[in-house]
Amino acid sequence: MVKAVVLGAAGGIGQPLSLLLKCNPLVTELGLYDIVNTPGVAADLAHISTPAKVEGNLPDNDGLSKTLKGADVVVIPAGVPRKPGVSYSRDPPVRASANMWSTRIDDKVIFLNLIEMKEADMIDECRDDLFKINAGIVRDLATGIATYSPKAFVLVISNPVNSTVPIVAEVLKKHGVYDPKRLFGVTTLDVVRSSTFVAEKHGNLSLATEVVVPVVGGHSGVTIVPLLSQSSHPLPNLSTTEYEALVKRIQFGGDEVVQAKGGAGSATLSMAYAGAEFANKVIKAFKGEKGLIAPSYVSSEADREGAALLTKELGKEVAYFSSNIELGLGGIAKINPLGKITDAERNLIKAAIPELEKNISSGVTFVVEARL
Ligand SMILES: NC(=O)C1=CN([C@@H]2O[C@H](COP(=O)(O)OP(=O)(O)OC[C@H]3O[C@@H](n4cnc5c(N)ncnc54)[C@H](O)[C@@H]3O)[C@@H](O)[C@H]2O)C=CC1
Ligand SMILES: O=C([O-])CC(=O)C(=O)O
Repeated sequence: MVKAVVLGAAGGIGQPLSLLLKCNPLVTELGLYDIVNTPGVAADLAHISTPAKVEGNLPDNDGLSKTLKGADVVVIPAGVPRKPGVSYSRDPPVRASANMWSTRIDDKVIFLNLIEMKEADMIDECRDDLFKINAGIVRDLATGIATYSPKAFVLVISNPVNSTVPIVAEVLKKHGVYDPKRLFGVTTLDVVRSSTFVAEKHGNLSLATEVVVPVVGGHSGVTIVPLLSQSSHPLPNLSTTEYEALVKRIQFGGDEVVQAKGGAGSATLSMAYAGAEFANKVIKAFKGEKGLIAPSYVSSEADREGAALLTKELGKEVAYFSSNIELGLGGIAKINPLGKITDAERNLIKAAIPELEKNISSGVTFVVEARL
């Protein structure tokens, strides 16, 4: 019996992710929570002829506690995605439109207004601009998890992942229920993109399901470090320019989607695929399957011994870092070291670390200053 929960289940990621979890034969119960539309999404999914029993709740009538009760895995794609120039105000809108979102922070409904901006502004927007809104959403949902499902495995998708994972950790710590082995930042989309782009470079997209490239660091821009030298399908004939272009495409793959969607949001379908793949691995591991390894952004506290080796490689301790994680019955069984990397990769990691440290500190400070 496995109960999977999606918080933010009515959103662009939430709906296809819920669909994929409903289709996962290991999932027997699916709890969906959002501030809008969850009963409809749940009713729709419930007609699919797979074993999972589906329930959808809204914030009223203790919806969050009902959804989280008995959860084994909680996936969080709740939050605002990158769009051209998002601003937010506490004034109710005169008229709701396609360009209007609402959210709930500190139990108040907040309306997010999309203001028109030039494409250049849109591309300049980085995930950290989502910080203030998403930090509040994730903090409140983490408080719910701490209260109603403190033993669940928590998979954080909401951006900026580099900061939202420390936020969840700090909230769980404040409630005395933090187990670093159970908290994961989902960086699988970077891995999925790497497999696809490397297969494309080989001129054979059917290789995409086989290509494995570890992606380490974090999940935004330069903190995303693909270790192409460790690819299962190496590309030895790439020129330096081609190599740099490929790294950049993986690091900024999110921009490609934001730009192509032209204001309608960021990656949702590929993210749902990636989130479902990672959730499936976590579920399989706690059901007893061995040998499951995947990159994920986790705390160094999850495996002190593994993290010590990683620290040696990085040249300093970084509190949260994505590297190949061995999954087990209790979540994170082992943090694997990076292994042999090239000088170019070492330089990418050097550039990633200061940015990561800044992002981690923003997350921790957000909770500590709030004095929950
Ligand atoms: N980790 C990753 O690789 C990726 C992360 N993302 C991030 O995922 C998040 C969601 O993206 P989309 O699904 O495209 O956004 P969306 O706007 O389509 O959906 C977000 C959902 O969250 C819900 N929500 C807002 N406040 C909530 C609250 N307090 N409790 C529960 N639900 C709440 C909204 O009602 C909405 O249904 C964004 O932060 C985005 O940046 C997106 C792509 C990749
Ligand atoms: O770029 C964004 O804002 C969404 C995201 O995290 C990604 O696509 O990797």
